[in-house]
Amino acid sequence: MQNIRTENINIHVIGVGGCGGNAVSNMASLCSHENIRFSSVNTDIAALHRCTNHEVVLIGEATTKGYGAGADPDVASNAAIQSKDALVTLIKDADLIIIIAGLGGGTGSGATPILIDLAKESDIDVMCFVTLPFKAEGGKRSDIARNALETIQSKANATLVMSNDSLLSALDETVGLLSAFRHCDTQMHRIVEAIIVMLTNTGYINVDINDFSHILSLEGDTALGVGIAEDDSSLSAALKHALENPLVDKQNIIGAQGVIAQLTCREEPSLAMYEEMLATLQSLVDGPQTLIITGVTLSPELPHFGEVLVIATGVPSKAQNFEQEKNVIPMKQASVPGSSKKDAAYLDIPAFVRLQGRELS
Ligand SMILES: Nc1nc2c(ncn2[C@@H]2O[C@H](COP(=O)(O)OP(=O)(O)OP(=O)(O)O)[C@@H](O)[C@H]2O)c(=O)[nH]1
Repeated sequence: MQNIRTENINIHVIGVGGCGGNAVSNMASLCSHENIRFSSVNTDIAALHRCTNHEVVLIGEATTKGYGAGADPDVASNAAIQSKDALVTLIKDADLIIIIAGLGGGTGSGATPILIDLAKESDIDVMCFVTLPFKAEGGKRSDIARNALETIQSKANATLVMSNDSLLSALDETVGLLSAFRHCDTQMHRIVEAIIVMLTNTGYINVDINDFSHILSLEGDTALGVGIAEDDSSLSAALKHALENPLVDKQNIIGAQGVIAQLTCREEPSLAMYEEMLATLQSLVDGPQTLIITGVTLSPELPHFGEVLVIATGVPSKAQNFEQEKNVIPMKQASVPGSSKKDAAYLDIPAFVRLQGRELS
């Protein structure tokens, strides 16, 4: 494994298709960290014109003429292959690629697997954050999404699946569609941001890119999320809440081969509560052989006591349940970041700004 110094890590967040481009535009508007690069890849030139705060790559222009993939993943897949050189150039300096895509249409579903292949050929780790379409969008889109998800999960190092239908359960019925999408984008952003902060700041107990890369190399399903602790005594609850995002299928980490638990705290946690959190993690994993890597970073500006980022990999595969018999937790019960007004206001400040230079080393 390569040794990379923290300040030299290049993290590249790439939106693929319309949903990916929207999400990346939102993320780029909040991010001021110099090591993070944002891009969007699309077959649709009009959608790329809306991505005004990051770089864009139009793929398959010779065949699609910039008019999109017409909800056909094969067209998008061919477009990505046609534009292989541009994509290879786009990703060549990255140490970690985070792909954001909405599944069910053409470009996100068809071009994402090709982009992952190109990254793997260059030995770059890839995490994917994908959304599943609303049931109301129809069976055809659901089938496209199911096929794409299967392929993406088999290729990427880690995949987080968010369901647009869960937005209906998690949010007020009267919320507008764009606000709901924005909420989903925000949830993805929280996790992406926590990962970036973990990898680019030197913590008191540090998780570095090599630890992260090792955890990502483990075969199997992935579970990940961020939970908030209001005080020292709720670190264990925050760890559990990290795996209870209302937009994600219930995440089980029993038998995971590797877990990263990154704790960012306003002040020093008590040893007893820290140990209790680790014991909770052990009980959730239920596997004595699991490799557990923990990180602790102090950030005096946090409005709440702490945030816990959990990334579990090598989780024994479960069949993806497309009927979404989900254990949906109403938003107000789950302490996920941004679920209270105080959190939301605070979290509007990017973590990079909140945390920069605040850690003990
Ligand atoms: N959460 C969220 N989902 C979105 C957003 N935009 C679209 N979607 C979902 O993502 C799916 C795919 O839509 P797009 O990303 O626009 O499609 P595409 O991959 O660009 O495909 P083509 O337009 O056919 O090339 C849709 O069926 C929606 O369910 C968004 O901004 N946020």
